[in-house]
Amino acid sequence: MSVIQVQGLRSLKGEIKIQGSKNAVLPIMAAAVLHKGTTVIHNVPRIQDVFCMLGILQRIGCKCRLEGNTLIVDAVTITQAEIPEDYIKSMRSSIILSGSLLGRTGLAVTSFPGGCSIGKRPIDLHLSAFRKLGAVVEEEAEKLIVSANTLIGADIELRFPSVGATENALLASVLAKGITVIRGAAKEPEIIALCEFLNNMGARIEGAGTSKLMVVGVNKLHDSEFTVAGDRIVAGTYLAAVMAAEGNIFIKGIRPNDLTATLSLVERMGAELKTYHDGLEVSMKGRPDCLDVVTSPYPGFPTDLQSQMMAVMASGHGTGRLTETIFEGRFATAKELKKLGSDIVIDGKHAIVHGLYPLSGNRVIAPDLRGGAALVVAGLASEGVTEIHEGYHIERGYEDICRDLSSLGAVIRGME
Ligand SMILES: CC(=O)N[C@H]1[C@@H](OP(=O)(O)OP(=O)(O)OC[C@H]2O[C@@H](n3ccc(=O)[nH]c3=O)[C@H](O)[C@@H]2O)O[C@H](CO)[C@@H](O)[C@@H]1O
Ligand SMILES: C=C(OP(=O)(O)O)C(=O)O
Repeated sequence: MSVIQVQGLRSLKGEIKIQGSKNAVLPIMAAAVLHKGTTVIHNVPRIQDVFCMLGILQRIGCKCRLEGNTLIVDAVTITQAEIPEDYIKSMRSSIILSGSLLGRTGLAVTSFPGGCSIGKRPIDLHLSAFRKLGAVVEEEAEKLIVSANTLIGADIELRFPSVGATENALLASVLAKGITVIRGAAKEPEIIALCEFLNNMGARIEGAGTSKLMVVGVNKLHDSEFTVAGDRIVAGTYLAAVMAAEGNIFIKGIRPNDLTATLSLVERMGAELKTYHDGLEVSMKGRPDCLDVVTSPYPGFPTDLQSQMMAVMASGHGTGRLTETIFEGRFATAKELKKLGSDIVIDGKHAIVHGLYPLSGNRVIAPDLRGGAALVVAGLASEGVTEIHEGYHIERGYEDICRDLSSLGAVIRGME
C-alpha cells in the first residue's frame, strides 16, 4: 500500500481490537536467540518490522514459523553472527540483536542501524554497556564488531533511560557470569514485557519497571511461551483518530494503565473516557482544546504519539505548544500538515499549533511511521480527500490502518 486516501469529516463509531505491540515483540524476537531451543510468541502483529526481524532470524540460522499471530522460533542452531547490512539499515530494532547474539555466541557483527528519519539516534549507550560487560567493540569498514570471550556482570549506568540500550544491556547480561546492575534504566512497559519474557524462559531479572534493574546471570534458559500485550501507541493513534473525527469508540486489547499520560491529556482536551481492565471507551463531541504537551520517557507523554497529537491539535480549538525532547526530527510532520492548511510554527524543540477546523484535503507525504499515521488522523478532520503518499512507512508499525479505521466508519482506502 503506497498511497492512502481518506475522505474526511465522518465521525467514528464502533469497537476496535488493538494488534500486539511492535516495540515489545521486536526485542522479544531478538531475545529468542539467547535460547538453544524453542520459543512460542502469541499476539505477534503482522507488520513490516516483524517480517524484517523474521528475515534476520532466518538469516542467522533460526527456523521460524508465523502462523496467524503466533510465532514459533527454533534457535537450536545459530549459523552466523553477522546481520546483513540491508536488514540493519531498514529497521532500527536490528541493533537489539547485537545484545542477544553477543550473549549467545560471544560475537555480533552488525552496522549502524536504520529506523525512522526522526533524529540522529546514536548507539553510544548500547556500546558502552557492552564494553562494561567485558566486550570489545571495533568498527571496520562500516561494520560494527562486538566480541567477548566471557561476558562478566558489571555495574552499568545509563546517562539517559534509553529503551534500546536498556534492552541490549539486559540481553547481553542474562547469560553473563555474575551480577549486572543497570542504573538509569528505561521504565517503558516494553522493558517490563522483555523482563517478563526473559524471566519466563529462565533468566533472573529484578526491578522491571524501575530505573534499577538487577540481572543475576544464569547458565542456560529453557523453552517458553509468551503473549505480547496490545500496542499502546496504536491504541493512542486510534484515540487521536476519534479526537480528530469525533464520535464514540471502544478500544480493546490494551492496558489503559500503560497510557496514563496520554489518557490524562486527551481528557483535558475534552474527550470523555471510561476505562476497563483491558480496554477503554472514548467519546469526543466538538473540537478538542489545544494544550501544552511535552514528550518525555515513560511514564511521560510518549514521543511516538507526538505527531498524532499535533494532527489533533492542528484541527482543534485554541492554541497549544508541543515540546519534543526525544527525537529532534519528528517535527517533519508539521511541513506536511501545513499542506492541509494547518497553522503550525516551529521554534526549535517547540511547535506552536493554532487549531483550525476543518482542514482541507490535499496530497501529502508520510515522513516517517508516526508522521504518516498523524497525516491519516489529520485527513479525518479535513474537507475533501487527503492522499497520503509513501504509506509504506505506516506499514512498519500498523497491520492495516485502513482496515481498522474503516471498521470504525471512516472512508479510507489503501492503493498500490
Ligand atoms: C523499537 C523501539 O522500541 N523503538 C522505540 C525506542 O527507540 P530507541 O530505543 O531507539 O530510543 P531510545 O530510548 O534509545 O532513544 C531515546 C533518546 O536517547 C538517545 N540515545 C539513545 C541511545 C544511545 O546510545 N544514545 C543516545 O543518545 C536518542 O538519540 C534519543 O534522543 O524508544 C523510543 C523512545 O521511547 C521510541 O520512540 C521508539 O519507538
Ligand atoms: C520510532 C519508532 O520506531 P523505531 O524505533 O522502530 O524506528 C516508532 O515506533 O515510532
